Amino acid sequence: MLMTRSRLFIALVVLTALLPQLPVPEFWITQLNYIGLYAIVSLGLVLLTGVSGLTSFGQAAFVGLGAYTTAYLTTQWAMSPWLTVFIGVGITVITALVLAAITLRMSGHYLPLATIAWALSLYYSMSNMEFLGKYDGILGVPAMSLFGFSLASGRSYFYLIWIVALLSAVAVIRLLDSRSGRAIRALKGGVTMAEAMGISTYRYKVLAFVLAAILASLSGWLFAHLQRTVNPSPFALSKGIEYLFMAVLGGIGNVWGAFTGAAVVKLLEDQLQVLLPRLIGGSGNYEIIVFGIVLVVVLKYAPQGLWPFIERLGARWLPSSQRVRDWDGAAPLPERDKPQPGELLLDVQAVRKQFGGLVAVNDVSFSIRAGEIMGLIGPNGAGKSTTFNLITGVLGLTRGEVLFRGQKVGGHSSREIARRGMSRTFQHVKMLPDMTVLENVALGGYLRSKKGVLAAMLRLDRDEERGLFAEAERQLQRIGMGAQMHELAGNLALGPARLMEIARALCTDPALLLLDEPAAGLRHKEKQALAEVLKQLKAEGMSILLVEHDMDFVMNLTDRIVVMEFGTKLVEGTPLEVQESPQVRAAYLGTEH
Ligand SMILES: Nc1ncnc2c1ncn2[C@@H]1O[C@H](COP(=O)(O)OP(=O)(O)OP(=O)(O)O)[C@@H](O)[C@H]1O
Repeated sequence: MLMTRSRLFIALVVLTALLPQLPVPEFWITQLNYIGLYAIVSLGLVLLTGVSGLTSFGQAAFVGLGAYTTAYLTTQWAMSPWLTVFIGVGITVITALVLAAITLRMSGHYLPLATIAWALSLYYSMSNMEFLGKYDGILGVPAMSLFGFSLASGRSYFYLIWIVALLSAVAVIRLLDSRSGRAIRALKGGVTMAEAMGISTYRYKVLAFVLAAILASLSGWLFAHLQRTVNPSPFALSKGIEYLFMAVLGGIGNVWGAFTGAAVVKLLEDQLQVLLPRLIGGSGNYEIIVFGIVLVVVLKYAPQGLWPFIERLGARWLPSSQRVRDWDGAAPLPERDKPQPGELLLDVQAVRKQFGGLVAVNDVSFSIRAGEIMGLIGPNGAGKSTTFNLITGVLGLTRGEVLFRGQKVGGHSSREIARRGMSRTFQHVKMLPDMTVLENVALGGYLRSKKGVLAAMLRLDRDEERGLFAEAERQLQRIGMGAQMHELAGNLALGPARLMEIARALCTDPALLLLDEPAAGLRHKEKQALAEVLKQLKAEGMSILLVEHDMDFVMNLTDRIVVMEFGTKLVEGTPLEVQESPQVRAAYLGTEH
């Protein structure tokens, strides 16, 4: 019989609790203590690098910040470590926020470089400051005690380390399985998609960065009171790289990968430190060379790290992670005021977009009324996608204005536009392939829910989550994909993936649905299925703007069509009028055939 995941976790907790009581040699208790400390830091990297896609070489510096804060305050000011932990975390949060403000808006390699710079500068500050004892560090850090019970021995301290490590793991697992967690996971799916769902990607990058820093700082706090002394070397840049190595080796995409990586590196390091000097002769940090080679091999042959192998081996005993369907009867998510049929919904007024000398969109105007399906068509390079991006806030207007439900939205961010009730799909499907179809669609409900990180970690968000999943399932049923909700989105063919995007957009409860070339690349059957879904949505009163290249596809679906060519509006009319227009024929035949 399969155990449930929570039973498995309880078994792990019981084992951890029993371990120091068993006649396990002191050496192994010490090893496990360090593994716990390292795992806490790597856990932060799983969140930051594995889940959010942001690389940091500077985690050891945050460990140092936590360690030095408690070492200094407990030795110089005789403060209790139970107080210094809050001060250490506070200083870490402020530092991380400042660093995040400087670097996280930048793209590309700035963050990793900034974390290297930060790691180096903190290391040299620690090494050169008189009051921190320079290279000798701070000696005589007191052992901890709790309610008069001393935690001076490795065996008793083991409990504290592993309580923090396992609680951190639980907190991160719960976070990842929540509204905020899905937003963090969406960072890797591309900023454009997340922002179009109303997610502030900057906010969640900062969040991941700060949470990873807090975990590192907590590890430093524990480390200082285990070692009873601190000096700069364990917080150097090389250690920051080692933490990253642990996370990558263990499996940077999974919480338990952090523990796997910490254990493998710690155990391997000890063995190699003894073995290699004997083999090679003479002393030296030869293990670093071996680690370098191992890392290259792992990145080449097992880029997901070791954890997926362990998971596969244990698949027979490990329970499936499929979400239990527990949302029947969940309270529905709030809905926006819907426009009345015929109400002027979108009014595009002479919008213009120039890229240098190229006028990609040349004073184009059209409007959409509630309940209508409008097609925007034109040959390749006509300016359809650019017009679409001007409406959805991805591009700024050079001139002109866009009004949505009577309010100016021109130049607003795509997040703000999503909030007002326009929801879109993408020409090239944007989704999170390792999340299920249901979770991907639930991302659309982001703006209709509000529970935050703490609520997720304490599981106070379950009612809202049930509401979100009920809504996601409803939207999937609506487009005929209910049966596929537990599939991994990455396994979908293009047709169903496009439909999933429509369900995600519907999950935002839009007043206007914008579809960017939904039929592109689809096979005939898939096109038919898509057309059926769109007809049904229209019958339900949904307003849709359909940007399409394929003229036949839009003919039977739309109420009106705007045809663009060379950035300008060529013709606007009913499908019949457009079909019979000699200008349109010339544009299509002239450019396509
Ligand atoms: N970011 C950009 N920088 C410079 N030129 C651009 C940019 N985006 C689009 N263009 C140009 O603007 C024109 C219109 O492009 P757009 O992608 O809007 O056309 P389209 O009608 O959507 O074509 P397709 O069917 O191929 O997607 C093209 O000439 C294109 O090369």
